[in-house]
Amino acid sequence: MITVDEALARIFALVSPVGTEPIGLIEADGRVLRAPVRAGRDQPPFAASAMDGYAVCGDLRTGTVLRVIGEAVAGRGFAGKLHPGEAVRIFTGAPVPEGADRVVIQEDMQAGDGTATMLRDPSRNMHIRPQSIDFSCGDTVSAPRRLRPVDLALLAAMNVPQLQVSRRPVVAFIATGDELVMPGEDPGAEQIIASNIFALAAMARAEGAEARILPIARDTEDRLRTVLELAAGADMIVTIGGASVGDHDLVSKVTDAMGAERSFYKIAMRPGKPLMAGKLGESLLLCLPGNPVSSIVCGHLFMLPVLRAMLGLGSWPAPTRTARLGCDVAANGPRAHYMRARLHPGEADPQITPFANQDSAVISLLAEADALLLRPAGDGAQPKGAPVRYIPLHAG
Ligand SMILES: Nc1nc2c(c(=O)[nH]1)N[C@H]1C(S)=C(S)[C@@H](COP(=O)(O)OP(=O)(O)OC[C@H]3O[C@@H](n4cnc5c(N)ncnc54)[C@H](O)[C@@H]3O)O[C@H]1N2
Ligand code: MOO
Repeated sequence: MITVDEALARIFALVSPVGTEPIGLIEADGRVLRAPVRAGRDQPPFAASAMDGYAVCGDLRTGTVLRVIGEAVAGRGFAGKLHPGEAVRIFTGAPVPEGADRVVIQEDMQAGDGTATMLRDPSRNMHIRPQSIDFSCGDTVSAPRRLRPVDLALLAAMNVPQLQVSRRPVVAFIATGDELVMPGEDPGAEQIIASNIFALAAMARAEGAEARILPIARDTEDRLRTVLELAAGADMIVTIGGASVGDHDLVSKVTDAMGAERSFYKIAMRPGKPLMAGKLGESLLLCLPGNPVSSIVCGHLFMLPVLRAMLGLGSWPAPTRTARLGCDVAANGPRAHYMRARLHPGEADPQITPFANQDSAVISLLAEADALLLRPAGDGAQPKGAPVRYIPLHAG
């Protein structure tokens, strides 16, 4: 059995970034920008007033009376030039007139009939935003990056209405097993409902993929092959179940017969040991174990990093953070253990406490969990308070 890191490295070696497609700014939130974008203008394109008040110049002090010679508003500046002894009424965002060296806020001025009188000595703040204080023509938004709402504002300010982003990788999901029916169907007495496929598809979608849920593949070679053929053309095919060593675990047999190139089978991890990966045609093939928790944990550890790599975000494992153990834990065995756990806010690092029950069939405890506590392979017993790593299960 190989380690999780080795398995990830082998999977990454099979993955290349998908192509790009044009997209309008309004649709671009969460999409991955692949090439840097250059600003075609300065922002602001002129020195702009930061306040409502009066544009002035020269030496001024309390009691100075200025002649108001015009007005500058946002979108329509004052065309002339300002001289000492004069003021231009100005509003926030308006171009600062030629000759002006400061803006005095209107609270510090007494407006008269065509005049403005200084009520106090000018402040140190000029209230002028220099041209390009935000960005200059030629400045770039770096890539690759997943676009956040604020990036869209920045790109809009740069006057970039359309972008090239990674197309959505297509992920085909196949649940396997005679015991499964879809939610809403009428299960037989010995059947259960296909569940994990919905979590995995939702995780893939949230990451930016297009998720396709294919019909459940019954436990015959023909049926599995037929459904796998439906997945042709997907960037990634994720099968669920049938990955172990039982007589009805057909995934490796059928994919081998279809010409799949297997990269590895079995990882020294818990849950998720019987994971298999390779290529089937042009598609990355990720064969997850059927136990709901095992498959979803593998989704966090393998499927999501693969999707990020496909989106052009680089080849990185699932991000981990530090916490302190909320209880003593026993020594771990030879497989890395990803334990469902609850987080409690702490003074610096949060506290993390694994659930007593770690059965990989118990999905309700995964739904209760905030994090996967990482117990490295062969790690000794650890006392309460010891620093540990974990994978967060929710954003934030
Ligand atoms: N002799 C051995 N038996 C098993 C081993 C082993 O090493 N030797 N490994 C165990 C481990 S660990 C796991 S994990 C499972 C993985 O088995 P499969 O990938 O073959 O999965 P199935 O047998 O098809 O299903 C396991 C379990 O999960 C349920 N299931 C399957 N698909 C779904 C689904 N889409 N939604 C909800 N539940 C699903 C299925 O009914 C089974 O209960 O193998 C162990 N056995
Ligand atoms: O590895 Mo299995 O995924 O423990 O239940």
